[in-house]
Amino acid sequence: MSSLSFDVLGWDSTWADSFAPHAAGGLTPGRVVRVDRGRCEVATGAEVLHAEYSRTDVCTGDWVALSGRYVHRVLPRRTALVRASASGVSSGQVLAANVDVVAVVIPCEAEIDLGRAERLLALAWESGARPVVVLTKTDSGADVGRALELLTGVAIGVDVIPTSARSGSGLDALAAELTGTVVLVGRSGVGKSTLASALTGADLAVREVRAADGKGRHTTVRRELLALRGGTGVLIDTPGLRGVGLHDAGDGVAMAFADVDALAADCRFGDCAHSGEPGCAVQAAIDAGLLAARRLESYRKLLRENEWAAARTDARLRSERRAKERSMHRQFRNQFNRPGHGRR
Ligand SMILES: Nc1nc2c(ncn2[C@@H]2O[C@H](COP(=O)(O)OP(=O)(O)OP(=O)(O)O)[C@@H](O)[C@H]2O)c(=O)[nH]1
Ligand SMILES: [Zn+2]
Repeated sequence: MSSLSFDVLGWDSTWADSFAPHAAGGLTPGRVVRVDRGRCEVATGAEVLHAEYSRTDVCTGDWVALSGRYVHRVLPRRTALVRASASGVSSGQVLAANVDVVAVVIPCEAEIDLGRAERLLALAWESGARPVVVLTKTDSGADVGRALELLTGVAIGVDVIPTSARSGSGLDALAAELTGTVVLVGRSGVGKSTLASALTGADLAVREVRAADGKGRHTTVRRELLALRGGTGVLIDTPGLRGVGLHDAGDGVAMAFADVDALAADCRFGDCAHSGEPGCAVQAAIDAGLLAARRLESYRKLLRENEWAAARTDARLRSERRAKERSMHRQFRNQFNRPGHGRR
């Protein structure tokens, strides 16, 4: 990992500025390349060292201030890829920090999973990073032209790049798009690790799929941050995202459906629900074949899901507040009931 110089890691004058107070305090900067429970690996430019941390929200991609081998502080994140926690608790889970490009990986198959592409694009936009769609396995025999057409239709303002890690086609075009800190997101088995190996030259030990079900197995066991070939940046390989729930991603969803929003601006009513109101520009576009009906459905579904997640967060905050109030009442009562205080 000696190739992880501060240049390649993305250290710049803005990071230097935000680190300056820590430098004055004798701390050293580093970037987290992997996180385990209570421990992480930090690239310091000279080496990659094991460090301890007590904060729970250290994440791969974070810039940190080290005191020896202890993470003293995490520098404020510029961007963060967050999903709703898999465990069902209502806080978000940060998958990667300070990401510049989120590559949404979709394999070329007979059925292109447009819903997943849309969901991942919303997640990508919400992170603050630039999304790009990578169509993998173009050697599979499925219709590549059709796949590109479908994906281009849902990836508004986003480049779609066809690749085959097997034949090598498209990899140069992809590499040219990937600068800074790049993260690959996509279902297990879509070819993320294979792509990551091709882009970084690292052997990520891809295991073959089981012939029986043809599905990729969940083989990525740890997050890593690796230097891209050509020294243009680094790549974070996250474990397969099986269920990606949206967490507080209203803006990301709106960005992912900018085409629908642009149409909606022309609806007669400002609060048009696009379900039969007169003068609905969205419905008119669907009727004229300019907008796929599934696209509006998909937009609604993701909005509903996001609102539901937000409501759950609100409910948690409310119950935390109630618990706090109850304990204050108890303290208050106890004070009153103590001998020498208040009523007898
Ligand atoms: N035909 C073809 N197969 C590929 C290509 N890239 C990857 N594969 C195969 O797809 C399977 C899954 O690839 P991985 O790279 O492990 O997929 P992944 O997305 O990293 O999966 P997880 O680690 O589980 O998240 C492997 O059997 C690869 O050999 C490609 O370009 N063409
Ligand atoms: Zn409307």
